[in-house]
Amino acid sequence: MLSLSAAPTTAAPAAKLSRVPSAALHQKTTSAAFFSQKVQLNSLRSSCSAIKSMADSQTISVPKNEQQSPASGKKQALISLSDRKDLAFLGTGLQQLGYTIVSTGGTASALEGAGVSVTKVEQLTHFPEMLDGRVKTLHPHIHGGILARRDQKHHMEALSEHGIGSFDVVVVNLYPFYDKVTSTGGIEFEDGIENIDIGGPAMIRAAAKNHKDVLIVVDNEDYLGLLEFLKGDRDDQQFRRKLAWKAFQHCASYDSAVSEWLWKQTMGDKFPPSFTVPLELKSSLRYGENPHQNAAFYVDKSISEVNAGGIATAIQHHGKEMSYNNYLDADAAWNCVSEFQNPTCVIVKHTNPCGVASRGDILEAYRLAVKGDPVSAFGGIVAFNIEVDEALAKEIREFRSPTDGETRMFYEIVVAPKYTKKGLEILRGKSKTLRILEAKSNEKGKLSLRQVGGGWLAQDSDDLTPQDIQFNVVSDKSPAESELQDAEFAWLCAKHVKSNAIVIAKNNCMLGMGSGQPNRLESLRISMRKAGDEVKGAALASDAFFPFAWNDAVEEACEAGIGVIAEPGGSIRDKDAIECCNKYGVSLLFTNVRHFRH
Ligand SMILES: NC(=O)c1ncn([C@@H]2O[C@H](COP(=O)(O)O)[C@@H](O)[C@H]2O)c1NC=O
Repeated sequence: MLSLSAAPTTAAPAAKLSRVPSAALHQKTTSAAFFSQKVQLNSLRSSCSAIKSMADSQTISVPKNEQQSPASGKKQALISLSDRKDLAFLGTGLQQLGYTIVSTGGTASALEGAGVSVTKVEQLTHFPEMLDGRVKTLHPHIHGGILARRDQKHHMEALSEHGIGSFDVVVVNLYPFYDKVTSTGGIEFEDGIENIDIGGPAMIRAAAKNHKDVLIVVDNEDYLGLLEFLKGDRDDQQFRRKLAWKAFQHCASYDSAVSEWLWKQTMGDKFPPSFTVPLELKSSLRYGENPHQNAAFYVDKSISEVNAGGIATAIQHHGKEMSYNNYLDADAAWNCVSEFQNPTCVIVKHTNPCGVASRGDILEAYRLAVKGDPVSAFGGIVAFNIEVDEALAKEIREFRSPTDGETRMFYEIVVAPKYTKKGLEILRGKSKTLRILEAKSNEKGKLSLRQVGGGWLAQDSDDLTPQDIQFNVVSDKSPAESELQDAEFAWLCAKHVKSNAIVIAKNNCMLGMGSGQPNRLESLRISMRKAGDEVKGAALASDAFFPFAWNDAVEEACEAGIGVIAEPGGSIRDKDAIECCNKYGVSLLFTNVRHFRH
């Protein structure tokens, strides 16, 4: 038998108001005028005796209703939290300000443990928490106290008639649904359902609707701001509205995670008839692509992105704040380098890889990646798929531009999965501005979203690697094993180059690339110019088929001495490409896979 009794009235220790309130709500709020109407609840006081209710096979005795009457002049705060971080700070602060605190089971126990006096919800509702917690606060004694308009006489009379006291402050956060359904190993469907909070959102929405009279807090970062506001002597509707906005946002994100999870459990595919992507402001940016454009960076909070890797969740260890273009470039570099199995360095400029090299010795890979196009690499983003240790950090710090042999290479960003302590220290010493990012791998199988005027395009991320693809020989000549490896390496690089993409590579090193040209021939010429004499015997990858062969890209590549060409095939002039390669003794591989990057 569970016996509930009135909360103790132990004096609470002094609260220290020392934390900083969240940025979103940080403003000078000097006032706290409360408009609780004074309504008589005499009938309540006289009639409420302990009652007994059955719930979940347990008998529960509920003591006399102790809900505050507005007439008592005592203000009430309702607290129901799953995440109890800073609860003691909040509870003691409210208690010191003279609030009566009403709370649900676990929260009430935690408050009592912190020496804060609590009235349990059951003492107001005369019902035990029931149905395994599915029903705790869903009761007119709670919702009436939240939703009543203080400026409506008949609302306050109704409260009085039914013995309901009003709430001035509601502090709620929800069952940790995201964490549960994304926990390692996942959870059973039934457990997922039980982790959907119902009573919490109902209270949050009710309080947010009635924010004119009720302060609603859903984020522990706002506890200090709340207490400061309550200590003030003037009301501030803007402060209240900001809290209400945050509350509705909190519920919207929560609901979208639940609906996305439910869709995945039920339908399994990625393209529901409608969906919401909850975004959270990570930082405001100095400007966008250009200084006249305002910009901000948002992190995807949707269930599929929780614990996800990628640039959005990268830790910045050092350097100037990330800019809009930095995010795009770092993303491109990280996505590209993460695809390679062997120790690899990728250098990106304007979202295109300008240097890529894989080697057993990462120092050598780094030097080769720079040498691939030192002019472009200067001021670029350098990405590694292995830890940056002391030796590598020194090499990054000291390496001089191959263009003049003197100027030390300058970079905007270094991104890697890990850094040794010494490696990090050395990189920090390279320059004050160098941004040092530590990123986790992107998960495969994600939905990729992109905005167009008036809508969004959704597609699977392009997860195919050369290992997933057949490189079919369609020429008379078959490539040597090393040529096939070169073709695969060039293919993987080309996947990360903007279309039209041509990459020339040899011995796990990109020698030249042509990107973003509106015709493939031009991309080919740029890539060949960059590769110079090294084009001879190298592999060439094209992200899409060649529309023409003779007197066009295929023949120019063959004439320059390319050893092997990999392309998707599928042109109505494929025959020309094959005959051309046969004429020049070049191996031609068709992949049947295209890697457009627009
Ligand atoms: N069912 C209800 O009436 C209900 N009322 C509040 N909650 C949630 O219960 C949690 C706190 O519960 P407790 O204090 O018992 O640990 C909060 O996250 C709150 O959002 C509820 N739980 C789920 O719906």
